[in-house]
Amino acid sequence: MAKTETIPDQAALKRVGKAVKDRLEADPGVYKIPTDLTDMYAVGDFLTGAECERLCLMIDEVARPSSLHEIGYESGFRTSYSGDLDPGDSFVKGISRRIDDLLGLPSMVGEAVQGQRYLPGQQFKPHNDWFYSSEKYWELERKRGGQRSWTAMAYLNEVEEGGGTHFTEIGINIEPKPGVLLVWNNAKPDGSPNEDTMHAGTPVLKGSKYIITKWYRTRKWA
Ligand SMILES: O=C(O)CCC(=O)C(=O)O
Ligand SMILES: [Fe+2]
Repeated sequence: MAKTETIPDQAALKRVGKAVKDRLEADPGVYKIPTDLTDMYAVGDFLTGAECERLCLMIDEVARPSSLHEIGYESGFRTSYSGDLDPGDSFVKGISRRIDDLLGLPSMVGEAVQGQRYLPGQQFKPHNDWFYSSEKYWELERKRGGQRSWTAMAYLNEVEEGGGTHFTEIGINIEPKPGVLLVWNNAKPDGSPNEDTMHAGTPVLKGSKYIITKWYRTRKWA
């Protein structure tokens, strides 16, 4: 008998991938990033200057050395500072809901909005946002919402030098521009994880870089 590998949440990822793509492509305010390797879109002026400034201040309040599932801060893999923004704060709630509405996703599948700050020399080395179901952390992530579908990330400030988001397989480097929201599908059209979404936050060379990120799951995030 042929061995059939099961890909966690594949049917849901396939469905959500298409639903969000169709919604974004029907939205005249959304720009499609030209690539065949994933569905990636940008919205200019998603956040106002005042909103960006307020979010930067909030990030300074919550930012701690970034953690990763399997690797510690000292590994140098992700050297930014980060932290979840208070999901009960009405300003954060409003921003979070606007991202949900853009994508057409229910808020319950969205993780808490995470803020992140990079200072000179800090970076996030190439990684995928989706989970490897062969890793130990998957046992936990499987139970708290399952695989990640879409990523939404907004740039909050002008970075003097460096700090782009480099999609290593697609071959594009997105320059941080305050107020711009970038979104992409972490799965392929068939619902399997997309290796081509590999990306890095390249080192900030001068100044600082502030972003918010919101990841979506296939099931209720808990
Ligand atoms: O800093 C960036 O540009 C990328 C951040 C990132 O990849 C993430 O937060 O998952
Ligand atoms: Fe990422």
